[in-house]
Amino acid sequence: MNIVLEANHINKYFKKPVLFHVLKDISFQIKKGEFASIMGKSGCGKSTLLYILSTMDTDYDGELYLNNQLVTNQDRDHLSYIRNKHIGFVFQFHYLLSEFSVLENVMLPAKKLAEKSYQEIEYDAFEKLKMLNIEHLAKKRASQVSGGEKQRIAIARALINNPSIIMGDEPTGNLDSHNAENVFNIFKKLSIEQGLSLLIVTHDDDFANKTDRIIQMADGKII
Ligand SMILES: Nc1ncnc2c1ncn2[C@@H]1O[C@H](COP(=O)(O)OP(=O)(O)OP(=O)(O)O)[C@@H](O)[C@H]1O
Repeated sequence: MNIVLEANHINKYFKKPVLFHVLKDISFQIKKGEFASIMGKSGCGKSTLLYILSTMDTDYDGELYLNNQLVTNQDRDHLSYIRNKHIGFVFQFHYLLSEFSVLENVMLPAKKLAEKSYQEIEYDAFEKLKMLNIEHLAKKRASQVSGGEKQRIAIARALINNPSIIMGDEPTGNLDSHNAENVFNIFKKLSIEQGLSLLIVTHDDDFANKTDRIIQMADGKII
C-alpha cells in the first residue's frame, strides 16, 4: 500500500500560559489518492495538527513521515525543501499577491524551488491554469478576479510543484455554496485522476461527508 503521510503518536504541548496537552497521541495514515477531511469543534486542535503535519511546527513528540521519509527532527532548510516539493497548501484566504499577474502568482512556489528554468515554470503554470479552466485569467492581476476564481488560482499555485498531498485549512470557508462545491469537485478529480492525496480541515458537513474519510477530532484526540 502506498502511504503518502504517516503520523505516529503525535503529542503536542503548549507551555504557556500553563502547560496544556493540546494533541494527544495522534496516529493515522493517508494513502496515495485518498481524500480525507479533518473535522471537530473549534479549539479541538485541528489547526495545530495541520501545522505539524505540514512540517511548519517542529516542536512535538512522535514521528511524522512523508512519502516514507522521516521528517521529524530534520533541519529547517531540508524541511523547507520537503514542504515546497511534496506539499501543496490551500487556505481559507488565498494569500495571492494582488499586484502580480495570476500566472506569476501560480509560478511563485516553483521559482522558490528553483529546479526549472523560467520558461519551464511559466509553461507548467499555464498548464495548471488550463487544468482548472481559468487560463483566460493568466494575464490579469490577482486583484482583478472574483473570490471563487482566486481560490482556483490558489489551487493551481498549490499544484505547481506536483506535490503528493494537498493540505487545506478551511479552503471553502470563505466561499458561497456554489464555489465551495466547485472546489470540492476539483479536489475530487485530482484525487481520482492524478492520485493526489488531500487532507482538508473543514467545518462544512456537506464537504466532509463527500470525502473518502472523515478524521473526527475532539479534545486533541482522534475519535
Ligand atoms: N500558541 C498557543 N499557545 C497556547 N495555546 C494555544 C496556542 N495556539 C492554540 N492554542 C490553543 O490550543 C487549542 C487548539 O487550537 P487550534 O487552533 O488547533 O484549534 P482548532 O480546532 O483549529 O480551532 P478552530 O476550528 O477554531 O480553528 C485551543 O484551545 C487554543 O486556544
